[in-house]
Amino acid sequence: MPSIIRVSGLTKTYESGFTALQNVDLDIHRGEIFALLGPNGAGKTTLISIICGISSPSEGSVQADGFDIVRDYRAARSKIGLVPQELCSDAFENVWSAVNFSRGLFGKPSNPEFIEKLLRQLSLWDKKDAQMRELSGGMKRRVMIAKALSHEPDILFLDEPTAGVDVELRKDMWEMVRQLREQGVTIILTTHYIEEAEEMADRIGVIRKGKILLVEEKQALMDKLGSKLLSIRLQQPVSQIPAELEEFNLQLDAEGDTLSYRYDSRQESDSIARLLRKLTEQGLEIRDLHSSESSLEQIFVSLVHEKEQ
Ligand SMILES: Nc1ncnc2c1ncn2[C@@H]1O[C@H](COP(=O)(O)OP(=O)(O)OP(=O)(O)O)[C@@H](O)[C@H]1O
Repeated sequence: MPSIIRVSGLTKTYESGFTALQNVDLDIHRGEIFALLGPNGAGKTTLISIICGISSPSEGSVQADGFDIVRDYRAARSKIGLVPQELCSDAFENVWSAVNFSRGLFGKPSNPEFIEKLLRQLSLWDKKDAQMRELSGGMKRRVMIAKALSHEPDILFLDEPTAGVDVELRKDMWEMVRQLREQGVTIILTTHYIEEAEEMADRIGVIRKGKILLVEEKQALMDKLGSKLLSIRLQQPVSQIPAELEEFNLQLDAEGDTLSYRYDSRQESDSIARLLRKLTEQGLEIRDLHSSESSLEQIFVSLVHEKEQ
């Protein structure tokens, strides 16, 4: 598949001497939704800032739609829209001028029809005359997206687009991103929400400590990440796991009263029912059951652990 962004050997060392990116290679395919996942401080924003020309690379290069982001800065930048993590805007400016002004910054001639279409698509048309300070957080976020799209870029970066956004709005946001993709926009988003990556992304990249750990098709990665943990609290502690339960690969906690069973929630299976039956057969009475999904953080820890071994 042809690349729209090509990052080669990218290293960023801040003035403080801290190296936030180390020799990063990454290709983003034209027309895809790419999710960049990583714990806090992994280097996601640094990477996006360099690609968007806000911060300069120490080594390496980035091409955006064939334009080098340093040598052909203007051409490269005109291809890109960025929705930053922090919402920043003039509180007294109204929606229409904020979006129109952003378009002007890229030297694009004014195009009221296009801005109207954009605001309608983002359900902001009835707020076009409202000042930014009058909008809810979710609306402000949509204005940021409208600003980022105002110069008709082919590539859209969304840095934590749904952080602190309620479930309903998050779903709207996903729908909107899908529509943009259908219109041919390539989308790169960073997120901490596994559900978001799962719902949206075609491919996923995992970054940690400034290094790309892996880039995979979503399905392949989700198969790895999709484990759930069932904690079974027993009425009476046991000193060891009965051999009859070996197939379940259970863990027993230090107190001997909680068994943990890790299972793949994606695979249709009757393994939980079998496990519970076997526990009863072994005379182990259950006091409480609790099921939890592995958090992204846990998944990263295990991924990183795997990679470091
Ligand atoms: N201007 C700067 N000077 C020095 N160090 C910086 C600077 N900006 C970022 N860093 C450091 O670089 C590392 C990567 O930061 P970055 O903001 O890229 O991470 P992130 O993956 O976006 O994190 P988060 O998920 O918290 O937004 C962090 O350790 C951060 O402290």
